[in-house]
Amino acid sequence: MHRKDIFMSHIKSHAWSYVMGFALLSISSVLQLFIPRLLGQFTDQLQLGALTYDQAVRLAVWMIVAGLGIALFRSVSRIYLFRLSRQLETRVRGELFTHWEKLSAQYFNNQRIGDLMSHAISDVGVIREVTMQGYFNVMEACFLIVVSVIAMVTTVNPWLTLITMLPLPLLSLLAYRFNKRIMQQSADMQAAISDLTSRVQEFTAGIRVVKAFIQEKAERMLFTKDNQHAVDMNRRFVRSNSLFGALSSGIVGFSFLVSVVLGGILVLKDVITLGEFVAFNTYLSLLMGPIENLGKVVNLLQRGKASELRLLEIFNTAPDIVDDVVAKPDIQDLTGEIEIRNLTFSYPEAKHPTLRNISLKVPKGSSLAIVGRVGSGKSTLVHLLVRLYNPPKNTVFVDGHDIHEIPLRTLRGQIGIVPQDQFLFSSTIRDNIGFDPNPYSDAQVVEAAKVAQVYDNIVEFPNQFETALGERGISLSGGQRQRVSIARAIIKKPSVLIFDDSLSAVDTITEDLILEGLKSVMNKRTTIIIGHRISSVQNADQIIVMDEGRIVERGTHQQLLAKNGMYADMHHKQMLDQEAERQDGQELGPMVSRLLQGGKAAYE
Ligand SMILES: Nc1ncnc2c1ncn2[C@@H]1O[C@H](COP(=O)(O)OP(=O)(O)OP(=O)(O)O)[C@@H](O)[C@H]1O
Repeated sequence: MHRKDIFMSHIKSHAWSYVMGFALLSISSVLQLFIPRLLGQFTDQLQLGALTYDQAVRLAVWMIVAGLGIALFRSVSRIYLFRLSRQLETRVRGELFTHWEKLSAQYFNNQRIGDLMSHAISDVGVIREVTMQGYFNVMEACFLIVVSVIAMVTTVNPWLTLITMLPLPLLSLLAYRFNKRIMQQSADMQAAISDLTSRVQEFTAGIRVVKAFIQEKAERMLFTKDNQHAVDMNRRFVRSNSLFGALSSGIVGFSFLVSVVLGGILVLKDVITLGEFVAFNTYLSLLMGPIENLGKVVNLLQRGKASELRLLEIFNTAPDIVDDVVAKPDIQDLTGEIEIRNLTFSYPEAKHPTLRNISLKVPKGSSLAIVGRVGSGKSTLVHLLVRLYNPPKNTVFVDGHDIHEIPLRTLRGQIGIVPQDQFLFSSTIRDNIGFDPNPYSDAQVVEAAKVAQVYDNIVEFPNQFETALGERGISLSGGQRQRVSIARAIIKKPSVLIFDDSLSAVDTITEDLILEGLKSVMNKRTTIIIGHRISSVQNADQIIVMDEGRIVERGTHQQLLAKNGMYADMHHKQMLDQEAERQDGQELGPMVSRLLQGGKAAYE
């Protein structure tokens, strides 16, 4: 659904609450009029020398009552209206997160983390400020201007009021002149903060690379540049705001000057009394704050408009991977038979297809291994199986259903993937393994960890499964992270389990143990393994070799060796490497023992 606004729909859905809040505010505004009136009466009585003790006490009591009434109604209306703003802030931030959850991986590929954080924190914060300070100040200023002007015209002098108010429309002109400049500067400031956030995020995520490549100084320089830019943008914005504030105060001050000079003349000419002069100036001073605030609010409303537009752009980004119209909700179980027919796929912004004319059958319960050069399309192929990207219709089938007919929840619930990037959340190991809508028992978590060969490592940590991981699972080694990711996929006992190069960080002995353990778990389930090591893939029922998006060879390990093609070549090279390593080990062995002997002798 296309969303047109954020503010108006909020006001409409809370119309009565706003009416109530503003009614309370208007009572406080009306009460404010009593103060100038009482002051006027006090002055007149004083000037006439007719002020009695009782009168003075009575006026003072009324002033206290009016003051208390103003404070009470103003505070209650503030609390009432500000509560609505907090509700809006929580709702918009929640909706934003929910909407992001619906958007595809491709959307996030094109976004910077700093921008996303700035939308969630700053833009939503500005929306709150508009409905909080913005609406409150506008309404208060409007009420006060109307009631004060009526009081000034009716109880003091219409001409004095008119002439004193004449400079005030200049405020609107000023706000109009500053409008564009402040909008642009607000956007620039927001962009600079996004850059800075992205820089910090990237630095912290890449801290090991930064240190390993001694890039601290270069990173510091980049950070300083972004930091300075953010400060400059902020300074520019504050400067414009201050200039606007100073000019609007100047206009308001000019009104005061007119009132004092002209009012003084009218008092001297006996057109108005001294009490009326005092009352008039007190009315005017009541207006000053709200009118000045009005100027600031104009800027806030402009920033609010800019934030609203940015948020609407996100809300109106349609999720491109959703349950298809042809999805059949009754498909709830998959057995894991996969077929791919003439699949050609291009990424949205790519010039050439990444996969070309792929056809493949993976019978239920069998295993498929995919090997091939880097960038040949292996990950892309498996990502299409869980619709991280959308394959064309009638190309990918699971259990005979076009993948578009399978509800996303069923598809992703029954196809487990251990992605290449083993992202772990900054929670406990247990929560990372049991990361699924279904709750898992401790025994299931332990079993998954055992199959993934990470159990022994986990029980060595003081807090075992309750060990808290730093962001990105920093407290674990690469191999341990990989095995926790494997346990996370295994625990689901999915119909299809995909390992996207997920055994690269474990040694060959652990790899054998994992594959052996999987046999019992994956009994009658389909397994897809992407690997670079022949040892990971050689026992698969079917192996495909990919190159430049095509399947160039297929068969079993023996059949592919017999073909003497790319696979055999890969196998040959890996055998040579292993042999070289073994020989190095054999040659190094005696050398190491000689060194040790020498060391021992020297020590003795
Ligand atoms: N989101 C994307 N948008 C555009 N192009 C992409 C995207 N993801 C991958 N590619 C491109 O698609 C091609 C295949 O990438 P893919 O990750 O599938 O290769 P791979 O065979 O799994 O490589 P590796 O062995 O390095 O993991 C590459 O040229 C890559 O640059």
